[in-house]
Amino acid sequence: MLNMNVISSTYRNTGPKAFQVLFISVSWFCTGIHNSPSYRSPSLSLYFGTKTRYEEINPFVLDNPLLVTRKEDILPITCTPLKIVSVIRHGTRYPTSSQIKKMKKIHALIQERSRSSSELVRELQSWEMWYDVWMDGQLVKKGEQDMQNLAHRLATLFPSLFTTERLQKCKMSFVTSSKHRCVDSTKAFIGGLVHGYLGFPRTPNNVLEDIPCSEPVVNDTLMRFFDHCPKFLVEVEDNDTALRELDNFKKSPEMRRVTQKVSALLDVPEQELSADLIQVAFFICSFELAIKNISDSPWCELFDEEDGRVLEYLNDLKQYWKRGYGHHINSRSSCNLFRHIFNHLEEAVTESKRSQQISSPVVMQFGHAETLLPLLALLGLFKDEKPLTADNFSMQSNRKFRSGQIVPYASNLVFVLYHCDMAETEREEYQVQMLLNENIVHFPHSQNTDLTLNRPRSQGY
Ligand SMILES: O=P(O)(O)O[C@H]1[C@H](OP(=O)(O)O)[C@@H](OP(=O)(O)O)[C@H](O)[C@@H](O)[C@H]1OP(=O)(O)O
Repeated sequence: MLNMNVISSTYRNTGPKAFQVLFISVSWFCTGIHNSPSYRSPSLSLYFGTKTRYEEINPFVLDNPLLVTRKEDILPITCTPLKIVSVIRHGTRYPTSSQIKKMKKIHALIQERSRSSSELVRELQSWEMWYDVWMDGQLVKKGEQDMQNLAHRLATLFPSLFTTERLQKCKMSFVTSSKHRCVDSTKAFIGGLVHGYLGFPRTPNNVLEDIPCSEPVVNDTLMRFFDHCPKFLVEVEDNDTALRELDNFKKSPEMRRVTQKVSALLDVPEQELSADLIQVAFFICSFELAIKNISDSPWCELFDEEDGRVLEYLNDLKQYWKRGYGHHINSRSSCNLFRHIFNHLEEAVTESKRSQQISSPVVMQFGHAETLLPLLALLGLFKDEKPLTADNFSMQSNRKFRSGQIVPYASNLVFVLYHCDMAETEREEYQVQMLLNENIVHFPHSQNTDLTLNRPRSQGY
């Protein structure tokens, strides 16, 4: 029996069977920007929130997207990986249609209402509005590359799991949200594994029909659990007051200062520049960088780093209250996914103890930032002492909950179950490692590496 002791109450009501697992606890790697010598982040790109490129938190990817650089940090040499279970956000995408409509509005406003003859305004007015509503959040080419490269790196990190034999014997499972960006991300990930890492020749139309079980399986109950949780829908999604802090921050002195600066730069009346239009101008800067690698878009010229920090907080308030610690039900709604992950791990321990083949050693699941953030909150990760509110921006400059550092495009939460032959105690025979964005994390509630669950079966939540 795989038992996991979790000290925190976070898990009390999650309902998974008792687990006893020793988590290899390695102190949290700084998720700040690694000082890769060849990379200087464009000044605003640290503040793009959930529109952040994966490269901002792992700049080594810019140097060589296929290079696994921290193998020695990640793998305990005396233990053998038995199973990997992952939750992966889709790769880089187009703006959603709702954002594109706002983009068109701010661009038209500048073209029609700006009274300035500055070089910047002329550049913005002549800038081609190339986004269109049909794009609606679809995966872009860069997003496919994000997934292909991630597949290659994870397979390189765990070569004994990602083998040709296991692929051909249907020992790998690929589950996805029904959203096209997730389905396409899954297919790109499989392609990166099959053609990139394992070296299968590409078929003329580049489909995977000759690879058994390589078709993504759509499961929204797991990957879009928030759509299937009545309590979440009532208390958050359909509750106009649920994002009150976000709404209040849009009217805050901090946002007012940003609006005044943009109004002066554009020479457009301040009252015509809503917080949403200011935010979408900032998002255009982010999408031009993420999708086209343009780091000097005129849209970025509208903002400085102080503005970036304010606009990052605006996005983080949305994620905190809609997907994170803001409302209890946010994390609770991910319990089924949490239980699904640990049932997979427990199944593998049971199979291993019976000297059976591990039935599904590779489980890759593709979702959204809103799939990952509630799950990370359930795990107690990135929790600040004080909630993020409209009136405490100045106190939260060093907060842990920074969505761009946690769930950028292609972000990935990976659980790896190991069997440790040299274990001195039964507790150490089976160990689980948790990685976020290819860095090891430890459970914040555990003061040590041992976790034993001492509670009756689930009381439900
Ligand atoms: O502000 P937009 O429309 O971009 O918000 C999107 C979500 O994007 P995010 O806020 O995460 O940057 C999108 O999440 P993603 O992980 O799929 O990119 C989500 O699926 C989409 O529904 C929009 O979220 P919302 O909560 O419905 O505004």
